[in-house]
Amino acid sequence: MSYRPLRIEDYALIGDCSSCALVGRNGSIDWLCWPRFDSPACMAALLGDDDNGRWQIAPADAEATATRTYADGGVVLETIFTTASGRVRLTDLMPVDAPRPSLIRIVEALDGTVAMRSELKLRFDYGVSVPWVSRLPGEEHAIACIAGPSMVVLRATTALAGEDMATIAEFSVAKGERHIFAMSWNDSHKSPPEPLDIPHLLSHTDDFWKQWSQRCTVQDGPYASEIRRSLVTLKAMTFAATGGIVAAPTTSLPEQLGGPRNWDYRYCWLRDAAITLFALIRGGYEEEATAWRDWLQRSIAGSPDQLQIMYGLSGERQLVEWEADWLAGYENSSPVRVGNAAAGQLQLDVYGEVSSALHLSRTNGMPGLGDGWKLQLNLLEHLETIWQDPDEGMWEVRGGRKPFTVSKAMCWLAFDRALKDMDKFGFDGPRERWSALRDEIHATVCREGIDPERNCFTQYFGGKGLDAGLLLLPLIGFLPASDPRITATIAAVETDLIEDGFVLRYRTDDGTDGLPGHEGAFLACTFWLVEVYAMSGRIDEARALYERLLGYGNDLGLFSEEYDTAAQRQVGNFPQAFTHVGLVSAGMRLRKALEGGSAKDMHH
Ligand SMILES: OC[C@H]1O[C@H](O[C@H]2O[C@H](CO)[C@@H](O)[C@H](O)[C@H]2O)[C@H](O)[C@@H](O)[C@@H]1O
Repeated sequence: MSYRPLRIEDYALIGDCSSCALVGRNGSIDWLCWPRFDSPACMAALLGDDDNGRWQIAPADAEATATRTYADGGVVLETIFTTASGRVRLTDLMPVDAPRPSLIRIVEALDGTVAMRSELKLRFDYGVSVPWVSRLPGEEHAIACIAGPSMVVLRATTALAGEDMATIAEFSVAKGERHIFAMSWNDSHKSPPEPLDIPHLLSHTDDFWKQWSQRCTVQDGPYASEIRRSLVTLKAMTFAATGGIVAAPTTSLPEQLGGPRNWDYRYCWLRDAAITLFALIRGGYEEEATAWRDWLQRSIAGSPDQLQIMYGLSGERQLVEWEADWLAGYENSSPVRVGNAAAGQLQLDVYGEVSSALHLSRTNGMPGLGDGWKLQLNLLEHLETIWQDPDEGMWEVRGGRKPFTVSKAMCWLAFDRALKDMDKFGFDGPRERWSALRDEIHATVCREGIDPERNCFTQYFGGKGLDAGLLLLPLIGFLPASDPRITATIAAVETDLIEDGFVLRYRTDDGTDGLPGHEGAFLACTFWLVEVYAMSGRIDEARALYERLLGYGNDLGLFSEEYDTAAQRQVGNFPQAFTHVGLVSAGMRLRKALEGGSAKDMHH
């Protein structure tokens, strides 16, 4: 029977801050892109079957059961398999600071003797190119797999054999014994990488994650371990070389099982990354926040009318969307997309998020902003000329531009934070003009973006529908949570957008997003509701909702983008930064409220 990928929540993330892999609870790596997050996958069974590449190490006994944990504070995964004959620990990691991108898998018996099987199928170019496999001369149990520009070398402490276009190892481990598999990537025109110094890489990787996690400002108290796990996950989605942060390390995990709402998230969205900056700063990670801020400045540098809403990991601008039609898609959810056409959209909210992120970095005294103000000045001068234009909005609709209310409120945010920085840091700029414009935008939103019957804000000017993005209005300080228009908006979101206790970002049935089918509930928006409750003094409701939401993470505390309440499954790309940032922000706000502090002074 052909291999079927697991439920999304049955995967774990391992990574080295350059790329990552998804490991199933069956010991199968079903997703791996090398050498970068956005490189073509060489294991893509996640979006197809085992002919699209995967690497499973597991007991030969099909009845084996598995439990798994991360080693303290990091993304080194330990899966314990229990079989009738004994217990085995599989440790999976991508070592940090290795000489080449690498993957290490260690099999150790804890009890008894267990028969194991390793089955490797590398399929380069997103699961399609079968490599040429040869033995490495002069080495025992070592192979090189080459396809086009890529080479992957595997070294093992046990025999490797070719069988049906796969590389197989069958071995037994008895208590106290272990076997090691080490795989590294290189350009195919170079020499095969040297064997890894495994003891050094193991202890270095362990120290790296331990130290990183110990730097977190949140060590004890309510939700500390969940918040730290989310921050570690965000760190694992950071491309260390440039400071860019991917929205998620996967492409095309569907927002509706079997549907076409499948997108490539292996890029850096200004929106997602800006909110990640808040989480990193609050978590005490100034170094990462500074690296991200510097990435931002380099990426958006240039002509202000060429600002994109997203870039590649190094600031690349061409993210052309295409379909990998040889992949059937996760549970037949097709198409599988690579690249993202949203890169060419107009989404006015990003001006607010960028301005707000720069404001936060300044007020936190982050070093080295250089030309930051000049750049911001240019961007906002451009925004003056376009803020009234319809746009695709923060949800990146593909059904045509509209005057989205959240987009306009975020334009208010852009000028508001810039004006605050002019006051605080003495920057030069058109203070009076921007001050008048800030008021004009505010008044326009409050006039055009309100449903006069319900007195609540609407999805777009003149519309009647709701948008969960409106929950951000009190969070950015556009109006206080106690304002009747905000309380009416919260009530309207509760009535119109809550389904089975989760928040939908909007209703998909009116054609606004231009896409067929439906989608799951949006987890980040549900975390925003927690924040809004906490801000409104509805602490018990905030707490109950937050704790319920935590229960929907997988056994390792990982969340995808959305939750399908009917199927009771995570859906969408995984793990998703947006959701994990929501978890961190809501958790921190709630902690503050529970400590008796004000939950109101944590404006984004
Ligand atoms: O649902 C349609 C859109 O979905 C993606 O965008 C979503 O993810 C982004 C990254 O996390 C997030 O910034 C955005 O707010 C979300 O709507 C997809 O990338 C788009 O191409 C697609 O149109």
